[in-house]
Order: sequence, then structure tokens, then C-alpha cells
Amino acid sequence: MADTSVVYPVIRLIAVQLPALVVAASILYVAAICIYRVYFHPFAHIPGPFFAKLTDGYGLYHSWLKNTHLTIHRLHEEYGTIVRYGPSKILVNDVDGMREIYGYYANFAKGSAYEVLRFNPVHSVFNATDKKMHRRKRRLVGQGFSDSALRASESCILEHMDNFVNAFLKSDDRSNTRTEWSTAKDISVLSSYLSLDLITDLVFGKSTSTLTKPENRQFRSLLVTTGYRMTMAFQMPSAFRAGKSGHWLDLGTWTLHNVDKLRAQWAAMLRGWAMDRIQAEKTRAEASEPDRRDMMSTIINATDPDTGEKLDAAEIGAEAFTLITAGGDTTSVGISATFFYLSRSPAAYERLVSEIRTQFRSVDDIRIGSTLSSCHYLRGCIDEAMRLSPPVCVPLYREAGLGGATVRGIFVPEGCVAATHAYAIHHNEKYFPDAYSYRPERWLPPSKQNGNDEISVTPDAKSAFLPFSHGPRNCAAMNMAYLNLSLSVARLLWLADFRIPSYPGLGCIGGGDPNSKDPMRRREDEYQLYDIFASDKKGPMLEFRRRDISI
Ligand code: HEM
Repeated sequence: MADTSVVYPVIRLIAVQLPALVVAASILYVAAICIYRVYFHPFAHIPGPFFAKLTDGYGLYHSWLKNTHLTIHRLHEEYGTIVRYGPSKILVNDVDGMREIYGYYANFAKGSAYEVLRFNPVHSVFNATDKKMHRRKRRLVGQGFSDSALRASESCILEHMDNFVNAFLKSDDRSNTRTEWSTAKDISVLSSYLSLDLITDLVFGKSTSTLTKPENRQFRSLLVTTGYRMTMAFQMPSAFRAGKSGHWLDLGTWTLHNVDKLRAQWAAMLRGWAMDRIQAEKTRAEASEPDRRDMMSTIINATDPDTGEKLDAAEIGAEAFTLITAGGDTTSVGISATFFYLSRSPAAYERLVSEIRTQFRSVDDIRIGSTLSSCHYLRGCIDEAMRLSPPVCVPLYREAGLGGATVRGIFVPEGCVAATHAYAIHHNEKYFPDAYSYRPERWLPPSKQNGNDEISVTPDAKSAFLPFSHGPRNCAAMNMAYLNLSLSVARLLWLADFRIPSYPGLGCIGGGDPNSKDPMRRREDEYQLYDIFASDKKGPMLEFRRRDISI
């Protein structure tokens, strides 16, 4: 039998000392990690804020403040082209570096930051991290955005464009006479309704109808809250759990618990809608009804040209969720930013309405086709708005693969992360002189520019324009996004004039506030974005009046 006079003191010693030992060991461990990260990490020589060298909490904090894009731009101005934004993360504000990260042959791929965004058990084209798996999904999903699928979706798109225009003009009659000025309308809200109604209709054949049914408008806030969680998880994946709403180890559970509940409801509803859509497509096939072949039916029926395989039901469900998240609000940021900058640039506004109103004889002529694509100034206005306020305002992180990679001469070890941030490179004076000015003429070919102000973007600057990212993981639906942006802006401006409301306080909504506590948010003429992976936004508030087209 053990001698209790020895055992008890030992147990007492352990009970008293152990917690202290554990605390001391933890402090030593954390201190050793900090010392390694600051002095010995392969990125130790890269300049950046001290806190970012220690922890991804730096990026998490700024995503919580929703000012990631402004912070990154400021850091590049302070530290230069290459900045350390986390212990194992660098940001590169340069076209050559951007190509080395996102190009077709780059040894970089989406990594843990995307895994944690995955809500479904199955990967989608957006969050697939394995390159081979992504190539297969992209081949299949990409068919939904082909020219023929877009044309087949046109009537659906135009129906929602009509609802959008009617929301401003308070009348769906097509009379040719001028009306009174409307009350002030919030473009950001109405364009969000348009984006969501349209994408749900294209994906599920069933729309949220938020433009016409006010009782459905809670759907928009679901998208915003889902995005907020995504952007935080993206910055510090180790603190979040993929697809585990309510998991106690998930930081989102503690900081955003309502978001988790709402997100789960939203996902369940979308899953149900996706299953209905697949079933409807099956029934249609069994009844040998002619195929609608719109965006989603194309995706459901798409076959891999190499293997003949199709996406299975679970994969289609995952794609549906991704398409709603990726397409549900991004286009609306582009629309809102375009109206914001036009409302502050009378010369651009005049030139644009003159182009639209001379190119088309009626609003119904504004549809897919060569006339719309030949509206160069319209495209310039949209591109310049997305340059100044790019809808996706997180840094799109890529992880170096086996053996590591080199970016601008810097070795990025396997598993470490690099990114080029759209907002920062769009404001880089090397590519876009007078970077904060709204100048749609930049995007015109020299022959189309007025007068002597030939400021066309250089080929390098074209490559620095990244609203849709670059390379094999760029936006799968870029054509559709441009179509929706062009149709919404052109149709509304063909029918109506707008003005900034004179009521104090209304006209400035959407811009920076000269008295803001945050010095990065004081530019009155800059459309303000709030990082929720894509962007949240407010305004602009504008009044509309149907123009007189009888004369
Ligand atoms: C102005 C509107 C839009 C902008 C600025 C935009 C921008 C982007 C960007 C920057 C990415 C890359 C994201 C990343 O690397 O993590 C992306 C990917 C994607 N976008 Fe868009 N997007 C827009 C509209 C849409 C719409 C309307 C849809 C769907 C209907 C869509 C579907 C997708 C998909 C599926 C991907 C993933 C592609 C892949 O990884 O292969 N986007 N988008």
C-alpha cells in the first residue's frame, strides 16, 4: 500500500501547481509562436502592421468593422507594393504579382478560407479547393452562362427589369408624357431586390418577388447576414467551423448567433426550392415537354464533354446555394455605384443619356444584342463605377501548393497565402492616374474619346481591373452580370431623368462623411462599401421623373 504521507503532499502539489504550470506553458508557447512569426517566419521581412504579423485577428477585426478594403489600400500606401496582412498572408498590389497568384499556371489554389465558407456537405464550383474537382464543376456550371442559355433566359430577365423600372416610376403604363418627380428612392435597396428576384427566378424558376411583394423583403437581410458571417470566417478560418451552425467551437456561434439561425433557415428554404426545381425538370423531361433551357435547366442537364457525367442532385443543391450567394447582391452593388457616380458627374450623365436615347428607339429595344454591346460609354460608366467601388471587397486568398510558389521574387511556402485586392489595385496611381476621379472615358478606345483628353487605360491597367477576378477562378457569370448591369441602367435612363433630392441629409447618403470618426470614410464623392464578402451599401437616394418622349 502506498505511503499516504508521501502521496497526499504530491497530489496537493500537483493540484496547486498544475494550473500554474499549464498557464506558464501556454504563455511560453504563445510567446514562442509570436517570436517565430515576427523574427523567423519566411514572411518576417515583409512589412506590415505589427498585430497582423502575430495573428489573423487583425484581418478579422477589420472585417468585423467592414472596412477591409479601405484598410488594405491604406496599408499599401504606407508599406508599399507587398504587405504582410496575417502571419502567413501577403498582399501584392501589382499586375505581375497578381498574374503569378491567379494565372492559369500558378501554383496557387483556393484553400482553408474557402473550405470554411462551405455550408453544404458537397462542394460547389465556388468553394471547391481541389483543382481537378473545380475544373469539372466549372465545365458543367459554366454552360448555364453560355450565350444560348442567356438568350433563353432573356424573357425572365426582362420581366424583372420591368419590375425594377416600375418601382422607380410608380406606374407600369408606357405613356409618353412627363410625370412629376418621384419621392426619393434608395437605389441600393431596389437594386438588391432586383438582383435577388432575378437570380432566384433563374435558379429555381420561382422568384422571391421582393420588388412586387413587400412581405417577402426579409430575404434580403438574410443575404446580408450570411455575407457578414462569410467575410469574418474568411479572415480567420481557424476560429470558425464549416457548415456547423451552432457548434460551440465556432466563433460565429458566440458573436453572430442570430445570423447562424437565419442562415440555417435560409439554406433549408433554398435546398427545398432546389429540390422542387430538379423535380420539375425531371417531370418536364418525362413528359417530353420542350426544354426551357434557361440558366438552371442548362446546368441541371449539362454533361461533361469528356466523361458524359452530369451533376447529381446534391451537387445541384450546392450550386444553387452558391449562385444565390454569388449572384444575389453583387450586381446590385454595380448598379448602385453607377447611379451614385453618375449623380455626381453631370457631364458623364449627359453623355450617357445621349448615347442611350439615340441608340434605342424604345425601351423595349433595349435587350440582348449588338446595339446594347455597342454602347461603349454605358460600359465605360459601369466599369469606372466598379473600378472605384468593386462589388467584391475581400482579398481573394490563394494558398500556395506543394513546393510553394514565388510572387514578385518572394518565396511563398506551401500552405501560405497570397492575394491581390481589387479595391487597392483599382486605386493604384501607377495604373489609374487620378485614381479617385470618376472618368468613364478611361475605358473608351482613343477613337471614341471627345477632345484631347485621351486617357485610355493602358493594357497593363486593363489587367489591373479586377472586379470579376482573374484566371480560372474568375466570375463564372461575368457575361450575365454585365448584361444585367447594362439593361438596368439603360432601361431606367431611357425612360426617366433623375436628380439628387434637395431635402437635407438625403442627397449625401451613400457617400463618405467628412465628419466620420474613421478617416478612411470621409470622401464625400466616394460610394461607400461595407465588406460582407461582397459589399453592403446605402443609397444613393435619387428622385426620378418619366421623361417626355412625345416631342
Ligand atoms: C457585378 C456582379 C458580379 C461581380 C462583381 C462578381 C465577382 C466575382 C468574383 C470577384 C469572383 C471570384 C470570387 C473568388 O475568387 O472567391 C466571382 C466568382 C463567381 N461568381 Fe461572380 N460576380 C458577379 C455576379 C455574379 C452572378 C450574377 C453570378 C451567378 C448568377 C455569379 C456567379 C459566380 C460564381 C459561380 C463564381 C465562382 C467561380 C469559380 O470559382 O469558378 N457572379 N464573382
